[in-house]
Amino acid sequence: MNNLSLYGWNDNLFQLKQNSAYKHLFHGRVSAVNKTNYEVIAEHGVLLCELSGNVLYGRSSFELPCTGDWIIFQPFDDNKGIIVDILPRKHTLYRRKSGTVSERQAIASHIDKAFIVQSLDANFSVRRMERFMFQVLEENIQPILILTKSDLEFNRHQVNESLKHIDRQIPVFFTSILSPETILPIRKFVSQGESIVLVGSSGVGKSSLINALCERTVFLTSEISKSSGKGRHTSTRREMVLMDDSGILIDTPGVREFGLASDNAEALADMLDVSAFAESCRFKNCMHIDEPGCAVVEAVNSGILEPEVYNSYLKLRKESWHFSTSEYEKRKRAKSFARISDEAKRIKKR
Ligand SMILES: Nc1nc2c(ncn2[C@@H]2O[C@H](COP(=O)(O)OP(=O)(O)OP(=O)(O)O)[C@@H](O)[C@H]2O)c(=O)[nH]1
Ligand SMILES: [Zn+2]
Repeated sequence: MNNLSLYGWNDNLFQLKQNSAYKHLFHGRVSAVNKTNYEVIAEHGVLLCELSGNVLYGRSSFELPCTGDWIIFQPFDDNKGIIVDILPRKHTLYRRKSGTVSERQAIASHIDKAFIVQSLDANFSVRRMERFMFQVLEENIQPILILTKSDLEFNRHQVNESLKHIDRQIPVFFTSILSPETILPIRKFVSQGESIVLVGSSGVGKSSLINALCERTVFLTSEISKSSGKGRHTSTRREMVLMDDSGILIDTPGVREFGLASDNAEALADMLDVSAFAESCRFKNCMHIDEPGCAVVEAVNSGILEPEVYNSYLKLRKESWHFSTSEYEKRKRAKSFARISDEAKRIKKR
């Protein structure tokens, strides 16, 4: 028997379930997405589920279940089920689907906190962190920066300096799997029933961190999985584990690149601490790019705003603009399709 409240089940979700036509059936949480089925944690065990045609019908791929989703299923056989409904999502981490300009992909849903994991070797990149952070904040998920491998040589002063424009908005932890005392504060930072997603490049130590947080080996680290010859296989699975007396950890091993899937200029300016300059800019609708007299550009020129931070703002701004513009184009196209089909119906009636 699983106590689903440990997996985040709560009154809110119960209320959401009451709105479903399938409220009399069982519910569970998607713990892994495989190619042809979904692993679901339910009260009476772990099931492998498929989607009913009803759920599939009319949904875009980003609306299909992702890890962390709460679903309703009809059980059959011993450990199998059919997913008949998905409870409305909250706090979902999306990214741009790789190889597309404006398609979204859901990574994990019903998430409270995101551990943005980077290692203190060559992997450390404030710019990449900002990209993750922006996407996470967009869904009101709390970002937490975890800098791993602190046993290796690194310049702590330099690291802190490069984070100073965002360190009020994101807690930063330095960890090493060789020093348990660096792991403990993170575990204390999470409360029971909270869902945490881990994001970061391959090899930064996400699996090692999860093992350390759980004080047991729940995930194979890449060394082990490589020697078993199944490295590729393990890296495409997403998985969910419980920390004792604490929250739920969700790994995202397959997520190598992370394109923005949102657009919010104000939130971006806030995050990067350029909003004070943006507000004092006298131009309405200023893009703060090359408009003469722009307060943001002036702040860069006079050395108050760091060029790297400003560049990051420009880069992310441009990327999210690209994302939303083509979203809009697509909506426009969808509308004209609807119009054409309405017209076709009218013609048929005559
Ligand atoms: N020195 C040091 N090495 C570490 C630390 N944490 C992890 N490593 C090593 O870094 C390598 C990668 O660790 P993993 O935990 O597999 O990294 P991952 O982020 O899960 O990688 P993927 O599964 O590919 O996404 C392994 O060789 C670990 O032993 C640390 O704190 N210090
Ligand atoms: Zn401006």
